[in-house]
Amino acid sequence: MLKLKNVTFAYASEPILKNLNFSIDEGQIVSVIGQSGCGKSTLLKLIYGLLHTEGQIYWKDKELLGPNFNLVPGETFIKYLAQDFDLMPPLTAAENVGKHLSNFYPVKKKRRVDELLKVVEMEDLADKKAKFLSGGQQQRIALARALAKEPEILLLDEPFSHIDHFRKNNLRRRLFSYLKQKNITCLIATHDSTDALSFADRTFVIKNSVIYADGTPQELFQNPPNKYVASLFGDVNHVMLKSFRKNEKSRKRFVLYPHEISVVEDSEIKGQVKNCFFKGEKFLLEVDLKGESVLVDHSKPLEVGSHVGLWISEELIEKRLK
Ligand SMILES: Nc1ncnc2c1ncn2[C@@H]1O[C@H](COP(=O)(O)OP(=O)(O)OP(=O)(O)O)[C@@H](O)[C@H]1O
Repeated sequence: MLKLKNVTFAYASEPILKNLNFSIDEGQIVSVIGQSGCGKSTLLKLIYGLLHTEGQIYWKDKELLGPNFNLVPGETFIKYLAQDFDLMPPLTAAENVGKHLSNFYPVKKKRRVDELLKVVEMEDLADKKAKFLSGGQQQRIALARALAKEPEILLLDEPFSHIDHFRKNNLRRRLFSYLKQKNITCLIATHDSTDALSFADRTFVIKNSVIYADGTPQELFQNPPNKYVASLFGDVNHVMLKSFRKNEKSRKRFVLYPHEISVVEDSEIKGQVKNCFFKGEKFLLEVDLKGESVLVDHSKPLEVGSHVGLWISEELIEKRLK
């Protein structure tokens, strides 16, 4: 188990992270999300041992002591993949992956490097020098290198940020199933809602220097405690209750995702289409509802200026108001 006790950290006078206390089970994949600058990378650096904290960090029974106690920061059983990849430019992709592996058993080493190149789909570029690889290819090699010595804990900072959409999905599936298969504990700092939703067992939301929300991705997505959490997963509305309820006097607002609002023929809730955006498998409508803009998913395009009826379930309203 990875355990943090009273972990606080400040670069200057104001703490970036304040009094963090949490445990992560072995083999769990945890996504760390939050607005840019909230402290996601700082958290990973603290766990890796690049930054010093007065609090305690334990892996199993061992306390991880950080840079004030270790001449070379970083524990051997933890790998940290930073946002810069730190590859050796004159070495090939395969040489970079195997850089920290022993040369004592060359056949075994080659087998391991080949296995990792396959995980990141870089077999074809094994012999290309790192300096000639694209940003996304370098990122995949850095990922493979981080896995080479099979860490117990893997800390990933935006690991797919340079990788194109098509490859990213495939790579994510391979990587996360590899981590599960090897029971590697992983924390992944990400801006990408797919990482947070589809592949994590658990999600931490950081806000105001603390773990502001902690739950399974499903819990946080389906019952977002507020607009901040919901907005980390994509487009979201923060609508007035009275826009959706007849005779409602209160000025309460609640969170509503665009897919939770239906366009219907017969409704007392009427709005006017201000914009219609093509989103591939659907259209996103921007609807003016009593002077407020509301985003609504719809299967078909609608003309700008047309009037639409909207509907959401009363059950959902009740759930969100809780
Ligand atoms: N070396 C540093 N010295 C001083 N301040 C720093 C340093 N590194 C980061 N910060 C500040 O600490 C805060 C948290 O930074 P951090 O990189 O952890 O955020 P983040 O959530 O990972 O951001 P992003 O999503 O943009 O990568 C930011 O306000 C940043 O400006």
